[in-house]
Amino acid sequence: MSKTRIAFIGAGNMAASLIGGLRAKGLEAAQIRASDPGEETRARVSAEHGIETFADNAQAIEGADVVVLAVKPQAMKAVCEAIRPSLKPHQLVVSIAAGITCASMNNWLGAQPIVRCMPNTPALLRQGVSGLFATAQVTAEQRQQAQELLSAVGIALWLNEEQQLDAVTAVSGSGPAYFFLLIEAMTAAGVKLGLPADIAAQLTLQTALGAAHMAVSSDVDAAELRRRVTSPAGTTEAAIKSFQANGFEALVEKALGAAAHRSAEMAEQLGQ
Ligand SMILES: NC(=O)C1=CN([C@@H]2O[C@H](COP(=O)(O)OP(=O)(O)OC[C@H]3O[C@@H](n4cnc5c(N)ncnc54)[C@H](OP(=O)(O)O)[C@@H]3O)[C@@H](O)[C@H]2O)C=CC1
Ligand SMILES: O=C(O)[C@@H]1CCC=N1
Repeated sequence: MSKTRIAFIGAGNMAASLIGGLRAKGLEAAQIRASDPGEETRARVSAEHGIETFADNAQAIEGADVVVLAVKPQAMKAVCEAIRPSLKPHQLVVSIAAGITCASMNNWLGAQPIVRCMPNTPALLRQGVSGLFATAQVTAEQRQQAQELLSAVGIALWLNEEQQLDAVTAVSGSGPAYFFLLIEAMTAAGVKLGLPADIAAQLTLQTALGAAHMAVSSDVDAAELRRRVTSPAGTTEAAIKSFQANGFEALVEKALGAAAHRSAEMAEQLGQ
Protein backbone atom coordinates (compact mmCIF):
# COMPACT_ATOMS: atom_id res chain seq x y z
CA MET A 1 0.00 0.00 0.00
CA SER A 2 2.93 2.32 0.61
CA LYS A 3 2.99 3.52 -3.01
CA THR A 4 -0.63 2.82 -3.99
CA ARG A 5 -2.45 5.78 -5.56
CA ILE A 6 -6.12 6.00 -4.65
CA ALA A 7 -8.87 8.09 -6.27
CA PHE A 8 -12.20 8.66 -4.51
CA ILE A 9 -15.23 9.36 -6.67
CA GLY A 10 -17.57 11.18 -4.29
CA ALA A 11 -16.04 12.92 -1.26
CA GLY A 12 -18.96 12.72 1.21
CA ASN A 13 -19.15 11.16 4.67
CA MET A 14 -17.79 7.69 4.01
CA ALA A 15 -15.07 8.86 1.60
CA ALA A 16 -13.88 11.45 4.14
CA SER A 17 -13.71 8.74 6.83
CA LEU A 18 -11.67 6.47 4.59
CA ILE A 19 -9.36 9.28 3.50
CA GLY A 20 -8.82 10.26 7.17
CA GLY A 21 -7.94 6.66 8.02
CA LEU A 22 -5.48 6.36 5.16
CA ARG A 23 -3.77 9.64 6.03
CA ALA A 24 -3.54 8.57 9.70
CA LYS A 25 -2.00 5.31 8.56
CA GLY A 26 0.76 7.23 6.82
CA LEU A 27 -0.34 7.53 3.18
CA GLU A 28 1.07 10.68 1.61
CA ALA A 29 -1.47 13.33 0.57
CA ALA A 30 -0.08 13.04 -2.97
CA GLN A 31 -1.21 9.38 -3.11
CA ILE A 32 -4.87 10.32 -2.61
CA ARG A 33 -7.22 12.30 -4.87
CA ALA A 34 -10.95 12.87 -4.74
CA SER A 35 -13.65 14.22 -7.02
CA ASP A 36 -17.03 15.63 -6.07
CA PRO A 37 -19.47 18.06 -7.70
CA GLY A 38 -19.78 20.10 -4.49
CA GLU A 39 -17.33 22.99 -4.29
CA GLU A 40 -17.68 23.21 -0.50
CA THR A 41 -17.19 19.46 -0.13
CA ARG A 42 -14.02 19.61 -2.23
CA ALA A 43 -12.68 22.57 -0.23
CA ARG A 44 -13.40 20.81 3.09
CA VAL A 45 -11.72 17.54 2.10
CA SER A 46 -8.73 19.39 0.66
CA ALA A 47 -8.33 21.50 3.79
CA GLU A 48 -8.76 18.58 6.21
CA HIS A 49 -6.56 16.06 4.47
CA GLY A 50 -4.28 18.14 2.22
CA ILE A 51 -5.27 16.17 -0.89
CA GLU A 52 -5.94 17.38 -4.42
CA THR A 53 -9.62 17.44 -5.42
CA PHE A 54 -11.38 17.67 -8.76
CA ALA A 55 -14.81 18.51 -10.12
CA ASP A 56 -14.13 16.09 -12.98
CA ASN A 57 -14.17 12.36 -12.11
CA ALA A 58 -12.04 11.41 -15.13
CA GLN A 59 -9.25 13.72 -13.96
CA ALA A 60 -9.28 12.21 -10.48
CA ILE A 61 -8.85 8.63 -11.69
CA GLU A 62 -5.92 9.43 -13.98
CA GLY A 63 -2.89 7.45 -12.76
CA ALA A 64 -4.75 5.81 -9.84
CA ASP A 65 -4.17 2.15 -8.92
CA VAL A 66 -7.46 1.99 -6.99
CA VAL A 67 -10.67 3.88 -7.79
CA VAL A 68 -13.12 4.00 -4.85
CA LEU A 69 -16.75 4.59 -5.81
CA ALA A 70 -18.25 6.44 -2.83
CA VAL A 71 -21.39 7.97 -4.31
CA LYS A 72 -25.00 7.18 -3.39
CA PRO A 73 -26.36 3.94 -4.89
CA GLN A 74 -28.78 5.98 -7.04
CA ALA A 75 -25.82 7.76 -8.69
CA MET A 76 -23.77 4.62 -9.37
CA LYS A 77 -25.02 3.80 -12.87
CA ALA A 78 -24.43 7.29 -14.25
CA VAL A 79 -21.04 7.59 -12.53
CA CYS A 80 -19.84 4.18 -13.78
CA GLU A 81 -20.98 4.79 -17.35
CA ALA A 82 -19.33 8.20 -17.38
CA ILE A 83 -15.93 6.99 -16.11
CA ARG A 84 -15.86 3.82 -18.26
CA PRO A 85 -13.87 5.40 -21.14
CA SER A 86 -11.28 6.76 -18.70
CA LEU A 87 -10.61 3.53 -16.78
CA LYS A 88 -7.54 1.41 -17.54
CA PRO A 89 -7.91 -2.39 -17.33
CA HIS A 90 -5.43 -2.66 -14.42
CA GLN A 91 -7.28 -0.16 -12.21
CA LEU A 92 -9.06 -1.81 -9.28
CA VAL A 93 -12.56 -0.47 -8.66
CA VAL A 94 -13.68 -0.60 -5.01
CA SER A 95 -17.36 0.13 -4.45
CA ILE A 96 -18.83 0.98 -1.05
CA ALA A 97 -22.36 1.55 -2.41
CA ALA A 98 -25.13 -0.40 -0.68
CA GLY A 99 -27.14 -2.76 -2.87
CA ILE A 100 -25.18 -2.41 -6.13
CA THR A 101 -23.93 -5.76 -7.40
CA CYS A 102 -20.64 -6.54 -9.12
CA ALA A 103 -22.63 -7.79 -12.15
CA SER A 104 -24.32 -4.39 -12.51
CA MET A 105 -21.01 -2.61 -12.14
CA ASN A 106 -19.39 -4.88 -14.72
CA ASN A 107 -22.26 -4.06 -17.11
CA TRP A 108 -21.70 -0.35 -16.62
CA LEU A 109 -17.88 -0.36 -16.40
CA GLY A 110 -16.83 -3.27 -18.60
CA ALA A 111 -14.64 -6.14 -17.40
CA GLN A 112 -12.93 -4.20 -14.62
CA PRO A 113 -11.58 -5.93 -11.47
CA ILE A 114 -14.06 -5.05 -8.71
CA VAL A 115 -14.10 -5.32 -4.93
CA ARG A 116 -17.52 -4.61 -3.47
CA CYS A 117 -17.57 -3.80 0.20
CA MET A 118 -19.76 -2.53 3.00
CA PRO A 119 -18.07 -0.35 5.63
CA ASN A 120 -19.82 1.57 8.44
CA THR A 121 -19.65 5.07 9.93
CA PRO A 122 -17.46 4.26 12.98
CA ALA A 123 -14.77 4.23 10.26
CA LEU A 124 -14.63 7.93 11.09
CA LEU A 125 -12.97 6.97 14.41
CA ARG A 126 -11.09 4.08 12.79
CA GLN A 127 -13.41 1.78 14.72
CA GLY A 128 -15.28 0.52 11.66
CA VAL A 129 -15.90 -2.96 10.33
CA SER A 130 -16.32 -3.93 6.68
CA GLY A 131 -17.33 -6.96 4.67
CA LEU A 132 -15.54 -7.37 1.31
CA PHE A 133 -16.16 -9.45 -1.79
CA ALA A 134 -13.79 -9.70 -4.79
CA THR A 135 -14.68 -10.69 -8.36
CA ALA A 136 -12.59 -13.32 -10.17
CA GLN A 137 -10.62 -10.64 -12.09
CA VAL A 138 -9.13 -9.24 -8.86
CA THR A 139 -5.45 -10.18 -8.43
CA ALA A 140 -3.85 -11.14 -5.11
CA GLU A 141 -2.07 -7.77 -5.06
CA GLN A 142 -5.33 -5.88 -5.65
CA ARG A 143 -7.02 -7.91 -2.90
CA GLN A 144 -4.24 -6.79 -0.60
CA GLN A 145 -4.75 -3.17 -1.68
CA ALA A 146 -8.47 -3.38 -0.85
CA GLN A 147 -7.70 -5.09 2.45
CA GLU A 148 -5.27 -2.30 3.41
CA LEU A 149 -7.71 0.42 2.32
CA LEU A 150 -10.53 -0.88 4.52
CA SER A 151 -8.34 -1.99 7.43
CA ALA A 152 -7.05 1.61 7.68
CA VAL A 153 -10.41 2.43 9.28
CA GLY A 154 -11.19 -0.75 11.21
CA ILE A 155 -11.56 -4.49 10.70
CA ALA A 156 -11.89 -5.90 7.16
CA LEU A 157 -13.54 -9.30 6.69
CA TRP A 158 -13.62 -11.18 3.36
CA LEU A 159 -16.73 -13.03 2.17
CA ASN A 160 -16.92 -15.90 -0.31
CA GLU A 161 -20.43 -15.08 -1.54
CA GLU A 162 -21.46 -11.66 -2.77
CA GLN A 163 -25.02 -12.18 -1.53
CA GLN A 164 -23.74 -12.20 2.05
CA LEU A 165 -23.15 -8.45 1.66
CA ASP A 166 -26.91 -7.96 2.09
CA ALA A 167 -26.57 -9.50 5.55
CA VAL A 168 -23.41 -7.49 6.29
CA THR A 169 -25.32 -4.33 5.37
CA ALA A 170 -28.13 -5.37 7.73
CA VAL A 171 -25.82 -6.21 10.65
CA SER A 172 -22.93 -3.72 10.55
CA GLY A 173 -23.55 -1.28 7.67
CA SER A 174 -26.82 -0.05 9.15
CA GLY A 175 -25.96 -1.37 12.63
CA PRO A 176 -24.65 1.85 14.20
CA ALA A 177 -28.13 3.35 13.73
CA TYR A 178 -29.72 0.54 15.80
CA PHE A 179 -27.38 1.24 18.71
CA PHE A 180 -28.08 4.97 18.41
CA LEU A 181 -31.83 4.18 18.52
CA LEU A 182 -31.31 2.14 21.69
CA ILE A 183 -29.28 5.00 23.19
CA GLU A 184 -32.10 7.42 22.35
CA ALA A 185 -34.75 5.10 23.83
CA MET A 186 -32.81 4.34 27.04
CA THR A 187 -32.08 8.02 27.61
CA ALA A 188 -35.76 8.90 27.11
CA ALA A 189 -36.83 6.09 29.45
CA GLY A 190 -34.35 7.32 32.10
CA VAL A 191 -35.89 10.78 31.88
CA LYS A 192 -39.40 9.30 32.25
CA LEU A 193 -38.15 7.51 35.35
CA GLY A 194 -37.20 10.87 36.87
CA LEU A 195 -33.57 11.54 35.84
CA PRO A 196 -32.34 14.89 34.50
CA ALA A 197 -31.78 14.56 30.72
CA ASP A 198 -28.00 15.13 30.87
CA ILE A 199 -27.56 12.54 33.62
CA ALA A 200 -29.74 10.02 31.73
CA ALA A 201 -27.65 10.60 28.58
CA GLN A 202 -24.31 10.18 30.39
CA LEU A 203 -25.47 7.03 32.18
CA THR A 204 -26.66 5.54 28.89
CA LEU A 205 -23.60 6.48 26.85
CA GLN A 206 -21.03 5.29 29.38
CA THR A 207 -23.00 2.06 29.83
CA ALA A 208 -23.01 1.48 26.05
CA LEU A 209 -19.27 2.17 25.87
CA GLY A 210 -18.44 -0.02 28.88
CA ALA A 211 -20.64 -2.88 27.67
CA ALA A 212 -19.11 -2.74 24.16
CA HIS A 213 -15.58 -2.76 25.61
CA MET A 214 -16.46 -5.72 27.84
CA ALA A 215 -18.05 -7.66 24.98
CA VAL A 216 -15.01 -7.07 22.76
CA SER A 217 -12.30 -7.77 25.33
CA SER A 218 -13.86 -10.54 27.42
CA ASP A 219 -13.05 -14.20 26.85
CA VAL A 220 -16.70 -15.15 27.44
CA ASP A 221 -19.61 -14.45 25.07
CA ALA A 222 -22.32 -11.81 25.36
CA ALA A 223 -24.84 -14.30 26.79
CA GLU A 224 -22.50 -15.09 29.69
CA LEU A 225 -21.75 -11.39 30.29
CA ARG A 226 -25.50 -10.77 30.41
CA ARG A 227 -25.95 -13.66 32.84
CA ARG A 228 -23.36 -12.09 35.16
CA VAL A 229 -25.39 -8.86 35.34
CA THR A 230 -28.65 -10.71 35.89
CA SER A 231 -29.11 -11.55 39.59
CA PRO A 232 -31.82 -14.14 40.27
CA ALA A 233 -35.16 -12.39 40.89
CA GLY A 234 -33.37 -9.03 40.56
CA THR A 235 -33.86 -5.89 38.51
CA THR A 236 -32.09 -7.00 35.31
CA GLU A 237 -34.15 -10.17 35.20
CA ALA A 238 -37.29 -8.03 35.40
CA ALA A 239 -36.13 -5.93 32.43
CA ILE A 240 -34.92 -8.88 30.31
CA LYS A 241 -38.17 -10.77 30.95
CA SER A 242 -40.09 -7.69 29.82
CA PHE A 243 -37.95 -7.36 26.65
CA GLN A 244 -38.41 -11.03 25.81
CA ALA A 245 -42.14 -11.15 26.61
CA ASN A 246 -42.51 -8.35 24.08
CA GLY A 247 -40.66 -10.25 21.37
CA PHE A 248 -37.27 -8.51 21.48
CA GLU A 249 -35.28 -11.16 19.56
CA ALA A 250 -38.01 -11.54 16.93
CA LEU A 251 -38.15 -7.77 16.55
CA VAL A 252 -34.38 -7.58 15.93
CA GLU A 253 -34.53 -10.48 13.46
CA LYS A 254 -37.38 -8.81 11.59
CA ALA A 255 -35.63 -5.43 11.46
CA LEU A 256 -32.37 -6.88 10.13
CA GLY A 257 -34.39 -8.94 7.66
CA ALA A 258 -35.99 -5.72 6.40
CA ALA A 259 -32.54 -4.13 5.90
CA ALA A 260 -31.17 -7.17 4.06
CA HIS A 261 -34.32 -7.33 1.92
CA ARG A 262 -33.96 -3.64 1.06
CA SER A 263 -30.33 -4.20 0.04
CA ALA A 264 -31.39 -6.99 -2.36
CA GLU A 265 -34.33 -4.89 -3.58
CA MET A 266 -32.03 -1.95 -4.34
CA ALA A 267 -29.87 -4.30 -6.41
CA GLU A 268 -32.98 -5.14 -8.47
CA GLN A 269 -34.26 -1.58 -8.76
CA LEU A 270 -30.98 0.25 -9.36
CA GLY A 271 -29.01 -2.47 -11.09
CA GLN A 272 -30.58 -2.27 -14.56
N1 LIG B 1 -23.46 6.44 5.43
C1 LIG B 1 -23.28 5.18 5.80
O1 LIG B 1 -23.50 4.76 6.96
C2 LIG B 1 -22.78 4.19 4.81
C3 LIG B 1 -22.82 4.46 3.46
N2 LIG B 1 -22.38 3.54 2.56
C4 LIG B 1 -22.43 3.82 1.14
O2 LIG B 1 -21.47 4.82 0.87
C5 LIG B 1 -21.89 5.59 -0.24
C6 LIG B 1 -21.72 7.05 0.07
O3 LIG B 1 -22.49 7.35 1.22
P1 LIG B 1 -22.24 8.66 2.07
O4 LIG B 1 -20.80 8.99 2.12
O5 LIG B 1 -23.00 8.49 3.32
O6 LIG B 1 -22.99 9.72 1.11
P2 LIG B 1 -22.69 11.26 0.88
O7 LIG B 1 -23.91 11.82 0.25
O8 LIG B 1 -22.16 11.88 2.12
O9 LIG B 1 -21.48 11.25 -0.20
C7 LIG B 1 -21.65 11.05 -1.57
C8 LIG B 1 -20.94 12.19 -2.28
O10 LIG B 1 -20.91 11.92 -3.68
C9 LIG B 1 -21.16 13.14 -4.36
N3 LIG B 1 -21.59 12.90 -5.74
C10 LIG B 1 -22.85 12.92 -6.25
N4 LIG B 1 -22.82 12.69 -7.58
C11 LIG B 1 -21.51 12.52 -7.91
C12 LIG B 1 -20.85 12.31 -9.14
N5 LIG B 1 -21.50 12.18 -10.28
N6 LIG B 1 -19.49 12.21 -9.12
C13 LIG B 1 -18.79 12.33 -7.97
N7 LIG B 1 -19.39 12.57 -6.77
C14 LIG B 1 -20.73 12.67 -6.74
C15 LIG B 1 -22.19 13.81 -3.51
O11 LIG B 1 -22.35 15.16 -3.83
P3 LIG B 1 -23.79 15.86 -3.63
O12 LIG B 1 -24.12 15.73 -2.17
O13 LIG B 1 -23.55 17.25 -4.09
O14 LIG B 1 -24.75 15.08 -4.49
C16 LIG B 1 -21.64 13.54 -2.11
O15 LIG B 1 -20.72 14.55 -1.73
C17 LIG B 1 -23.34 5.18 -0.54
O16 LIG B 1 -23.39 4.43 -1.70
C18 LIG B 1 -23.76 4.36 0.66
O17 LIG B 1 -24.61 3.28 0.30
C19 LIG B 1 -21.83 2.36 2.94
C20 LIG B 1 -21.74 2.06 4.27
C21 LIG B 1 -22.25 2.92 5.32
O1 LIG C 1 -28.84 3.27 4.89
C1 LIG C 1 -28.13 2.96 3.93
O2 LIG C 1 -28.66 2.60 2.86
C2 LIG C 1 -26.62 3.02 4.03
C3 LIG C 1 -26.01 1.68 3.80
C4 LIG C 1 -25.60 1.21 5.16
C5 LIG C 1 -25.71 2.39 6.00
N1 LIG C 1 -26.23 3.38 5.36
